[in-house]
Amino acid sequence: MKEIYKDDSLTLHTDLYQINMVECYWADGIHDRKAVFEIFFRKLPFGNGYAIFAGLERIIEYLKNFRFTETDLAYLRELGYDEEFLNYLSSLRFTGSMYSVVEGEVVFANEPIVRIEAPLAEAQLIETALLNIINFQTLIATKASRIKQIVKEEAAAEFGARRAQEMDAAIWGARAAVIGGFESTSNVRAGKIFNIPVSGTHAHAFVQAYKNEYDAFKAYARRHKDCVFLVDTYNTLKSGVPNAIRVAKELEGQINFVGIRLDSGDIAFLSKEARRMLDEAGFTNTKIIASNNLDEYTILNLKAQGAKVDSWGIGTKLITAYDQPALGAVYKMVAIENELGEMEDTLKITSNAEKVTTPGLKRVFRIVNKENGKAEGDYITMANENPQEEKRLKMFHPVHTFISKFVTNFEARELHKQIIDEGAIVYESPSVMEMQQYAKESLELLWDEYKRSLNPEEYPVDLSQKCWDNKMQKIQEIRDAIENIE
Ligand SMILES: Nc1ncnc2c1ncn2[C@@H]1O[C@H](COP(=O)(O)OP(=O)(O)OP(=O)(O)O)[C@@H](O)[C@H]1O
Ligand SMILES: O=P(O)(O)OC[C@H]1O[C@H](OP(=O)(O)OP(=O)(O)O)[C@H](O)[C@@H]1O
Ligand SMILES: O=C(O)c1cccnc1
Repeated sequence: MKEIYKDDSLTLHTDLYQINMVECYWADGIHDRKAVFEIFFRKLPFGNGYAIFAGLERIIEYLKNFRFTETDLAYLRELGYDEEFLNYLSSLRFTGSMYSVVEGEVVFANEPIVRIEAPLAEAQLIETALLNIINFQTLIATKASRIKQIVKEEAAAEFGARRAQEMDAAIWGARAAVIGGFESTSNVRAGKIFNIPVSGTHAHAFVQAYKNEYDAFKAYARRHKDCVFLVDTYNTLKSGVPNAIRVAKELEGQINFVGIRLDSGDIAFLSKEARRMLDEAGFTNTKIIASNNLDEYTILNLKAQGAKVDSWGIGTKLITAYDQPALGAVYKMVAIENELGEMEDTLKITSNAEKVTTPGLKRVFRIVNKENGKAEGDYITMANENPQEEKRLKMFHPVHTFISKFVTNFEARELHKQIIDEGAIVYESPSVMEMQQYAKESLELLWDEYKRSLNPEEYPVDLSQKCWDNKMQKIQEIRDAIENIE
């Protein structure tokens, strides 16, 4: 590895093709044309009924610091880009505008979650970093929320630092887990950076270091008032739990016997037996914490077996999004300024109807039924529409248009906030714990049918009539143009 440069920046955290495209835009003098891009994903991850958006705070930092540094430019020079182009890049800053849903927001497939309006070159260069950030953080926040739906009020701690795809993923994944509802992380640096709660017990190595559990637990208790003892190093029921009880009894009044942790074996059986032993010894408030390759499926199964677990430590399967390692959010151009200075809507056609992008500058509203306080669906409009003005809102499926309903007594809540206004940041991120609270409240708007982990109902994400007509018209225009060529 070369040295880490003093002026290292994230601006080269992009794909080479972005720079190559920008070189052409610049050479052809179209680099400053206004372009509009949207970020959305096509399929919800994990078979879940919703996703929890995360990543905005890091995106704001990235765009705030967007500039090619001396060593960035020197490297591009090495790659063969010419001086004039490098000179142009050297003065580039992010001067565009950004609209986004906020972190912790409940989001769905096929709705714009972020919109960038910026000079074409800038909008192009930032794609990779934006998707990289959102794809990972939203995925982990969603997985965490999914696990939290199963553990409910029981505490969930994020234990994944050692298994994450490297350090960045551990740090930002810990933050995303907390946004998704986890009470704490074991990752101390994440605690420091994001001001989120940290928690921890001790490892098997600790017991091995003192050779026996009794001495290990005593040693731990000498330095810590709140004690959770790991009881499965040798034999959970014959040695671990009895030793924990013995130490707790000897130190009664001096320590808080907060819990024991089970990390192997049959967690259902062991937790029931351990619960009985703790209760018989009078430690009815001592909690049982479980860990070992857990995820929402195993936890649900353990609960069905009557496991007596009070809180859960979850690492690998959360932090690596084990069962679906990528979200697949994309960044698509929806409008571009033409040579006359007018904005033109654009789209990308494919043979798959669901994959055709929706052109134009759009707004997204959550339609909330005022009678029951529940969301009827999300409603995507053109920028100049306001669904709140309608008395009777027609919501129809964007592909199977015969599926439709009318909504009357509703509130149309706009989901996008302006984050950046022509380069100036106009939004202040709340704390991570506030994001967690926001996610909880956003989820309360959803009927339980959308939140169940298995085969959830499909939440409606609909287009307004104008939006739909505009899309059909653009598709027709492109078809006509192609036919004219032939
Ligand atoms: N009662 C149970 N029902 C279903 N799955 C369980 C139950 N108890 C534990 N598990 C899960 O089964 C998996 C295997 O656990 P087990 O302790 O047998 O293997 P292990 O991980 O190889 O153990 P060790 O950590 O000692 O090497 C883990 O993911 C664990 O969470
Ligand atoms: O199982 P996960 O969901 O990934 O959670 C993290 C795991 O990390 C630790 O195990 P490890 O074997 O690494 O260390 P230990 O010796 O402390 O048990 C801990 O005991 C958990 O089992
Ligand atoms: O604190 C713990 O018990 C812990 C932390 C990280 C990984 N496994 C366990």
